[in-house]
Amino acid sequence: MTAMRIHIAADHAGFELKTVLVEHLTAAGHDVVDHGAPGYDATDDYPPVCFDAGRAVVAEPGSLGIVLGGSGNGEQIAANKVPGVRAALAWNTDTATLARAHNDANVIAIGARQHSVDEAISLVEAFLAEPFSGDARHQRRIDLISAFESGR
Ligand SMILES: O=C(CO)[C@H](O)[C@H](O)COP(=O)(O)O
Repeated sequence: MTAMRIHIAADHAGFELKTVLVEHLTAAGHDVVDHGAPGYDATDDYPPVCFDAGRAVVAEPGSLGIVLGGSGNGEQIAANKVPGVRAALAWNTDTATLARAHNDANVIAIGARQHSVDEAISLVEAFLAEPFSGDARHQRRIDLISAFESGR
């Protein structure tokens, strides 16, 4: 396992899972930065913490991000508003792996209310373990997305 820099964020719905993942990933030797929420607050909002984690990933090329919520949908949407973020909602190990292999996703979104803790850990591990394939057709598509993002 290659130790990685990982930026993680969650709202109240993902808070418990975030706590477990921070502990699990740190124990596995990863360098984990927790962007909040700092504590459980049933009324908190996911966008700011997802923006923070996404910005941190873009600022540190090679790092990866994890955003957690109830469904993961809003967290993915919010993270994807940060230029340079490619956030993928993973809902099984195939979608987690393909997010890296085909999309070079740098952020994984997971719905904590959709999975057991063990399933969520498997999604994260599959995501972290998979490299981008580098295949020309995938790179071409990623480049088209980047060009659109930069208004080119
Ligand atoms: O998954 C999410 C966004 O996509 C949120 O975690 C979810 O909407 C929070 O719901 P509630 O405020 O009812 O606990």
